[in-house]
Amino acid sequence: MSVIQFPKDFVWGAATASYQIEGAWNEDGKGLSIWDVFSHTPGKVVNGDNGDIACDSYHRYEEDIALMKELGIKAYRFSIAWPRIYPQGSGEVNPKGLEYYHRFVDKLIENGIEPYCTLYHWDLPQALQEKGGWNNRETIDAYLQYAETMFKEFQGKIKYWITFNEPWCVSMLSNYIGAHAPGNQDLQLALDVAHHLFVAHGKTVRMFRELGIEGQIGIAPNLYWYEPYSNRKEDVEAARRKRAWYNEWFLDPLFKGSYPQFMVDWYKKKGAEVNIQPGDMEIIKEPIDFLGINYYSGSLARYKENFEDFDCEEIDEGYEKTDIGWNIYPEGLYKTLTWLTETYGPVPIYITENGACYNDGPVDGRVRDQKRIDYLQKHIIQLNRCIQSGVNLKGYITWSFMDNFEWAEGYSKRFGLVHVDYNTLKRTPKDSFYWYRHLVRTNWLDIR
Ligand SMILES: N=NNCCOCCOc1ccc(-c2cn(C[C@@H]3NC[C@@H](O)[C@H]3O)nn2)cc1
Repeated sequence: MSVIQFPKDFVWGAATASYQIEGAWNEDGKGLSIWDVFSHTPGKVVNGDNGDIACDSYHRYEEDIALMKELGIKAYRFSIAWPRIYPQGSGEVNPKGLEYYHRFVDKLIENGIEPYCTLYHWDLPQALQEKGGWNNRETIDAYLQYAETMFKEFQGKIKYWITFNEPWCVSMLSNYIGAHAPGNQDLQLALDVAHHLFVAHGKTVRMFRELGIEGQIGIAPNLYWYEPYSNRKEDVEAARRKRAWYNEWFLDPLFKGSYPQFMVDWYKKKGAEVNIQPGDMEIIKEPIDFLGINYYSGSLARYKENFEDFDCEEIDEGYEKTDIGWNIYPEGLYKTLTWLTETYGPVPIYITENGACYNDGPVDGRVRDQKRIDYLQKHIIQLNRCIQSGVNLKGYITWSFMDNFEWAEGYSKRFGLVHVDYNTLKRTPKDSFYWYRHLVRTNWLDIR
């Protein structure tokens, strides 16, 4: 047996997001979000599930925070539902929305839990979508108004802010692949959305600095690692394109103020290009305080002519998979973070999402989710490798604190340390909850 010790100030946390847990979809003046509309559209979500009730955390947050206290986490990452604050996306503020999040944040702080707040975790006000959504540059101004309101309203309470969760999901998954809201399937549109998110991000960081807001601000891309199937040049290039689809495209603008040229050229061959206005790239590269990294998986990548978007196929035989079908690839986390540090410098990093889908349920009142414990342990071991290799790693926030609405998969996929019975809304800490509590309390990992 060996022990892995983490730095004494290492931050252990857990994460959720507004649309996935809150419910109360039309309560207290909240406006519609694109996920209310998408999930109410037949055929979009498994079993026709939606977030109308979800975990009912809007009403049960005190119970949830008591469980977080028992878990012993020092950080809780959550998101604000923009349509609770600005039901029409901009204009008049909804006081009941602000009141809810003040009660919620005050309860976190009362329990010694640091709030890590994501401003945008996919639930765009529908009223803005009806004016073009993120494809419309004017949405940037609405986002800035929303962000400024939140910065001023929660000054001194919330000290860690994330502008956007997973820009790849907001742009590519939601506007090119079409699996998430609003469900478009247009590469040019996806590139425009990604660019507008970046401009909104950069302007928000600049505003955060100009307002002199106390705290730190960052962004949380989702990154994947692809290894070439062989050392053949075509496989190496195919893996490079597949990684860049997720990684460089969403990191180069932040740190280099430019898009990766080889991918700009690749997209141009596909008939799509980025519409950059003068000054955009300078704004986008406004320095951030930290980078949130969401990492789940990766694969082997092999060249295949005219296959899908990148002449690249994933070869994932041999990888054990979770219940959502994603490869378990812990070394990919090490490769991703060391590559990121070598490429962009020692930017402070929090893992803002990492976790596994296993659908175990209670048997005799206990949820035996040993596979989730194994997944978490394998990935947390890699974090220690990263720290030993010079990665400026500040903390680990697991996805997710509790089972919740997993987007197009609905409630069929469970990522939580806490099991939620969606019929009774009963919360049951899983075996992984108690395993993670020991890790959080001792700050070390026993590897048996
Ligand atoms: N990639 N090629 N796909 C080809 C076809 O894909 C169809 C579906 O694709 C994807 C890709 C990625 C995801 C995903 C989900 N999470 C987990 C959430 N993270 C934020 C938090 O809210 C968690 O719930 N992270 N990523 C889902 C679906």
